[in-house]
Amino acid sequence: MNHKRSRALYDRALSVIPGGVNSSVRAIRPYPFFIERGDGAHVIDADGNRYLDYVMGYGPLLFGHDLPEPVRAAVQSAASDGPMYGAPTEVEVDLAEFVTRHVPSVEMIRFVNSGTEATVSAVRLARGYTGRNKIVVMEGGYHGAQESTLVEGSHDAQRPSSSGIPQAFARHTLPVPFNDEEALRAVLAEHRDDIAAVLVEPILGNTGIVAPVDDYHQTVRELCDEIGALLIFDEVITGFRVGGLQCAQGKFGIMPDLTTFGKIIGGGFPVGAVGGRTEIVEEFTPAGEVFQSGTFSGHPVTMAAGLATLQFAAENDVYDHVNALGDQIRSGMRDILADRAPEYTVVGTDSMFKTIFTRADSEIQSDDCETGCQQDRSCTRFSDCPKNGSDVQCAETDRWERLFWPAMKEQGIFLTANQFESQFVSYAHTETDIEETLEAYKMFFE
Ligand SMILES: Cc1ncc(COP(=O)(O)O)c(C=O)c1O
Ligand SMILES: N[C@H](C=O)CCC(=O)O
Repeated sequence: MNHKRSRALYDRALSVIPGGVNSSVRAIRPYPFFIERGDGAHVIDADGNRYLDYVMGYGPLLFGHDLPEPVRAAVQSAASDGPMYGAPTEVEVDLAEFVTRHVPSVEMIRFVNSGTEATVSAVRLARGYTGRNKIVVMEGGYHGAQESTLVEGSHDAQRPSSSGIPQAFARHTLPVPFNDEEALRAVLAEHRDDIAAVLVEPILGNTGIVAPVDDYHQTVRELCDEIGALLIFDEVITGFRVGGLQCAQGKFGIMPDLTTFGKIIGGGFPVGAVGGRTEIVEEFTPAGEVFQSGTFSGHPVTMAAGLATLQFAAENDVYDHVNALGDQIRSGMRDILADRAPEYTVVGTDSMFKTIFTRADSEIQSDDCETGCQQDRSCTRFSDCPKNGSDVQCAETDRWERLFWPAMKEQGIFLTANQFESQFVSYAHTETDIEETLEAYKMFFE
């Protein structure tokens, strides 16, 4: 494939944009290809190369790159009315009503502009509401580029995971392993009077894809209640993807106190949101005392896109389609790996999928499945399911980035270049697209 133009654009970008990209994950080695436009399930780069896309904007693009007609019309109409006003509009209320009607735990919602802003606001709200300082997060979880959660290490040896964050901030963040009830129980007992919230992705979506073991979230819910801490579900990825319009909380039957949203809820435009019980969400200013604000929040074009997207998903076979293709790609990949690379693991659920390049000597290999995880039940090698971030981090990251990703790209398949980021099928993908992808996958492993 020729990448002359992308290469030249990257050289230009490097001198005016740090690292040549506006989000770190896009800095693909040796250089990213620059996208010119989307077309259904495909993207076309600046040199005219066409790729079948499973990155899907890192999650927001439920329909792929062509908006269904009602969504396109809603966006165009909102944009042509004037971009934004700094005053409320009806469509914000419409979208808030839609979300509160469908998502079990959400009675009230505040819209912001990114998933990061949503988790920042949710953490502040939890601290303000409870009058406590500490939050518990999951090792390998990700909640955006925010000070309170860019923390690594264990709960008693935590440190900021980025330069520029004071050690003092990390002191208030307690990471525990996902799916480990005992570890959580111990940390909650030790800090019980100062824990404002447990913040958890219902399915880890940024460190491979790790599903909760049976009843894990139920236990987390009960433990939070015991000490008066809030349970915050970060549904920035899973929201309106896993479990359809009820989100992952509907699928798992859990009522968190707060939920953060992003990605799909804005129909492909910049968005975030914090929803939950009225008595908590009403603590946001101006109704309450927890400051929250934003020039672009509830942006009319985003709100129109989000509402039309969710309405279209409610009225059409969108979730049936993407989930069926998710099953097709996961089971096809499992079949290919079974006799070619049985040490590798296919993970995911609904329309999310990923292959974890687990090492052959990984401790998580075992003959009998004991994880009880809620991974896609068609998994034939259940024993291999990763249970937490550490299980995934022992993957052959280098093999993914240096061999697998470029090989798939050369065959016209655009996957996430990072071993740990989720991949998605969209409403624009077809069974034929999946078959083509599986052929490319098979060629690599052969
Ligand atoms: C679970 C989760 N929370 C929060 C974020 C932050 O969202 P954003 O990138 O829109 O700030 C992301 C992804 O970026 C995410 O995957
Ligand atoms: N891990 C992020 C979201 O899921 C990737 C998107 C980004 O930060 O650019």
